[in-house]
Amino acid sequence: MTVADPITAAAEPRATPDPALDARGLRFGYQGRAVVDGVSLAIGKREIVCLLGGSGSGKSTLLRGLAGLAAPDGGAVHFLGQPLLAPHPRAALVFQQPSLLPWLDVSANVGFGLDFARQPAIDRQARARRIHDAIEAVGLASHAHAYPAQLSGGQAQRVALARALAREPELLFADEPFSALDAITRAEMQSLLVDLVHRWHTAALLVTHDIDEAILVADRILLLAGRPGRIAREWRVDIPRPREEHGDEIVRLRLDIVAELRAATART
Ligand SMILES: Nc1ncnc2c1ncn2[C@@H]1O[C@H](COP(=O)(O)OP(=O)(O)OP(=O)(O)O)[C@@H](O)[C@H]1O
Repeated sequence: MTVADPITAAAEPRATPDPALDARGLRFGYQGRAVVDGVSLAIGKREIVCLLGGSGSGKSTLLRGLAGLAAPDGGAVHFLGQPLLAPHPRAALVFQQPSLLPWLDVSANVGFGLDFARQPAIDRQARARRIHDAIEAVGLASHAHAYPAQLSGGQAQRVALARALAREPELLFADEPFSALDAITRAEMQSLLVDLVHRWHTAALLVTHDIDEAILVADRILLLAGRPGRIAREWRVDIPRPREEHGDEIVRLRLDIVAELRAATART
């Protein structure tokens, strides 16, 4: 019997049928200088994609563009089959800083995510249920009435995740959401993120410069490299979870990514 390799690499992106997000030929930059150029990628429904790259490779610029926060200088983004011209109500964002409103308690901060522009109207009962479920899922039921100043960094980031989930997003964008946390909290949050994405049946695009984080979390890793940045390589990661138990495969993938990062850096 032949066993499928849990890691497959490709230089060219493969087709993603019925994607949540589909981007073609994207160019983004500042003051006429392209930061990323010729970027095409798709994110499948319920797929976790990690966008990995060195500092300054354009990860945040690309994520902001894919989320509709900036218009591309070239190319186009389609979200759920429609052209994306502004942030979509079925997408949610989490950043490195949780950005909670200090005068609102946890419950109200999570509910605040339902008041964003163009969010579909929901009745009071559905709203209360969504807030309750999201807070419970991130393990903060006993802190629902605490204020941000009373929370640890990890707890505050859990609230930011709950705020995103309460919107029942089709796609969760996360830009280095755990990089300000200590190693133990960070590991907990990585597992929590995978668990929540699976329970909420959402897709996720996680930006990170941390190779190990990408390997532990992603169904697929995209490497952004070059000047201007482009998708230099992708890896499909079918290592069973919890992945910490599959050390050999993790080490092999890590070595492959490091080699590709070095090669990409040498080319620029
Ligand atoms: N508002 C801006 N105006 C001008 N240049 C910018 C702006 N934001 C980012 N840049 C530049 O664009 C390039 C890519 O930045 P970006 O933040 O997208 O990279 P990154 O891969 O997310 O980096 P990091 O991992 O360090 O956060 C950098 O050279 C940066 O200096």
